[in-house]
Amino acid sequence: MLSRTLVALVALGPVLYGYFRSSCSWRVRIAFALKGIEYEQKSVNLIKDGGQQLTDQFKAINPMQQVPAVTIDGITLSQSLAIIQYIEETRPEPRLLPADPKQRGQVRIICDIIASGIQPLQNLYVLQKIGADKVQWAQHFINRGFEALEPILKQTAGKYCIGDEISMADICLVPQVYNAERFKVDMSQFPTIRRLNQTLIEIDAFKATHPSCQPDTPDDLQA
Ligand SMILES: N[C@@H](CCC(=O)N[C@@H](CS)C(=O)NCC(=O)O)C(=O)O
Repeated sequence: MLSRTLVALVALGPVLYGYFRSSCSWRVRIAFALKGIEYEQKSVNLIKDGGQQLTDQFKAINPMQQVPAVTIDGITLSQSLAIIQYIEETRPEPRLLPADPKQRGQVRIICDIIASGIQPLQNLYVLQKIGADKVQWAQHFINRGFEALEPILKQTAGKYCIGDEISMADICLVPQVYNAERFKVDMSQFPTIRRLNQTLIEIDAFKATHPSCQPDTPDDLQA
């Protein structure tokens, strides 16, 4: 019986619990798109009704009360990088981590700076605690992170963040630049980041998954 339920769940295909504007959800959308994986989107509106991520129903899916979460192959995953690495390990083509261990290391540095050193500091629940100074706060920490990323990327970048192959680093970079632009960070200080973002944003997998054109994007924010 259990195995029949599992087979049914696997047959359903992946479901992404996300929010159009969430940069971490966008990372997962890009990974699915790059790998050509079909999935269903279920919106968890972070603002409406005091935040749908805070409901008991969603807490059962992700106890951290954050998006994204993904049900896939009969399991539920949270944490965008864990989700992307699971997809990478189970659906390896096209690869999102370079074959060369040194380049893999570089990819992970970029991902970690963004996912641990920048994004958590401008998360909604952090900004709600900061209150009136939230824009300056977010600008400060994005600038601080980008000041570290710029010289690293200057060394590692080719066409994309690490050489000429799209990787998880690119998947993390573009949504973070989107957030920076929302908080009006002066991107002219970061020419390498800006150049990479401009190149990547023209690629279909990044374009089609942009926050401005998701099923839950409000009409006034649609591209
Ligand atoms: N480390 C997590 C972070 C997830 C995260 O911060 N999600 C944000 C949206 S990008 C969220 O759900 N925030 C809800 C809140 O602040 O209440 C990941 O990579 O998935």
